[in-house]
Amino acid sequence: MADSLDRLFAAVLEARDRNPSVSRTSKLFRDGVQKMAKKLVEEAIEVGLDAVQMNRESVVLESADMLYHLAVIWAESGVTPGEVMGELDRRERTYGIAEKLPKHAGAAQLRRMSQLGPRRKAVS
Ligand SMILES: N=c1c2ncn([C@@H]3O[C@H](COP(=O)(O)OP(=O)(O)OP(=O)(O)O)[C@@H](O)[C@H]3O)c2ncn1[C@@H]1O[C@H](COP(=O)(O)O)[C@@H](O)[C@H]1O
Repeated sequence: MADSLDRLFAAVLEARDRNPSVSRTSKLFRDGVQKMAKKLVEEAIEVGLDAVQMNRESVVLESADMLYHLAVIWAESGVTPGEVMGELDRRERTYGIAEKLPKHAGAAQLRRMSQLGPRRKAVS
């Protein structure tokens, strides 16, 4: 998945400066972050609705659209897929530690063990 996202992100960056009349990606960059955010939210809603309707095939298609629009938002925000993957890795390590703690462990102990910042939730 990380490789696919990296390639998608690179394609988005490459399309950014194309002619907006031939590239919808370029047009999205021209339209700005509010339009990008609107598209991302629309796709997320579509994924959720398709899941509720148990339309498995549409969940796949709309998820791919959502990831594309997420890649656009990352590019606009100066965020790289590597940073997001790094955060996923960090959480994997953190929650791996949290899972090994006794259930009655307090929040302070969880924070110490997981090295999370004070405003981060260690477990939900
Ligand atoms: N991966 C994608 C990709 N995924 C989804 N989409 C577009 O996002 C749309 C989904 O959003 P919507 O459902 O809102 O689209 P819509 O119904 O046409 O709505 P409007 O945007 O017209 O309002 C799809 O119809 C696709 O056109 C993508 N458009 C481009 N890419 C990749 O982005 C790169 C640059 O492509 P260009 O934008 O063509 O330069 C290429 O590598 C492409 O493969």
